[in-house]
Amino acid sequence: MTDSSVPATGTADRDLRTFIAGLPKAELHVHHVGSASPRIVSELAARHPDSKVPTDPEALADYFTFTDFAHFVEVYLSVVDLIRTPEDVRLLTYEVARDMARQQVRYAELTITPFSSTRRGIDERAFMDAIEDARKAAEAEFGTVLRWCFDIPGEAGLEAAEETTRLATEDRVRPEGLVSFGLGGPEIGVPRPQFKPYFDRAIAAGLRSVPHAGETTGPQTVWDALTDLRAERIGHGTSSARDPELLAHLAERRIPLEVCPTSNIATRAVRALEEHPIKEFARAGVLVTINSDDPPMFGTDLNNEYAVAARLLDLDERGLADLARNAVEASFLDPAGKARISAEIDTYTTAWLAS
Ligand SMILES: Nc1ncnc2c1ncn2[C@@H]1O[C@H](CCC(=O)c2cccc(C(=O)O)c2)[C@@H](O)[C@H]1O
Ligand SMILES: [Zn+2]
Repeated sequence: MTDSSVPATGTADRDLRTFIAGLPKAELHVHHVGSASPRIVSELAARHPDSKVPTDPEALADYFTFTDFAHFVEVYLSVVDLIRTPEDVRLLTYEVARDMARQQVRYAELTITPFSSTRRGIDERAFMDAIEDARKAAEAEFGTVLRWCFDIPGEAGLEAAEETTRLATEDRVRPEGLVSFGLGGPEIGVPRPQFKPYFDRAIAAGLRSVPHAGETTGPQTVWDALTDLRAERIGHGTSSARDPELLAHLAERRIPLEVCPTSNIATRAVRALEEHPIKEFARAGVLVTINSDDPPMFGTDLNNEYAVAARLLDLDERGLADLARNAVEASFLDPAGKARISAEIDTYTTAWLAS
């Protein structure tokens, strides 16, 4: 990971980073393929040497420099192409959990795009077995609890929407760890309302609605996600800041935003960190959660995103612990699981402040 986005400002900054590194955390917005670290990419590329994805870390950093959102999706899909067998799926999932555990991530809702794998010929049952096997092994070995969000790659159209909905709702295939249903990819030219029937089916099957919206288009997309897709949380929601009525609505209904600051800079959704609307969200009383989106692709990790948030929101340890608690509250964990992680956050913070 590089820390280029947050300049080191001496002892206080280092102390805060040490505090963050040990803080128990939950992550709600992080993509499966987008979490493949250089170590994992190298291992997959070694299995499939015909791939155009570089394996050398320096070349990879260049490769992961994006001109705009469309370029990001193009590069993202070249990494998707490295995942060709159920064993690749298992390796990726298990190793991603290992990287999370190292950052004291206790719980993560990982966004998976099963359509990308099934349409490349991976058998659907083998795919589900691979992620479930990795989930159980990761929980037993690292203590990190994983849950799944299956997302529709919006740009791939209604065929992808149908396939994703089927995989998420059919009793025969749907995995035990699945809790939510999402919509990702570009927003321009991909209006949210067309996905209403698919979200209706997923919600009827007990899944929670968590579409991306307002990442690369305006606040109307967030309204559409709330109205048509019955969103319970919003992925990014960055452009909500342009609509005070929308901010008030999100705050009043306690609809959390999954904020991913460094991602928004990397995909050019926001020009500079200083211009990120996270401050407006907090000021309006919106429940803000901090997330990493596609961490290695954006040269970040969840700990760095907390450090960025601390700088932008001028937070101390107590403020950071509040952010960590927000994520637990906004998660789809059961009440006992939420209470357990919140208590861990409290114990850790109290001990840190007393030391
Ligand atoms: N910041 C992000 N904002 C939005 N999405 C993000 C972000 N990061 C990662 N994603 C992921 O990118 C996928 C896009 C994949 C996609 O569009 C596509 C299109 C056509 C064909 C296929 C295929 O596989 O055949 C795939 C989304 O589903 C989502 O999971
Ligand atoms: Zn995302």
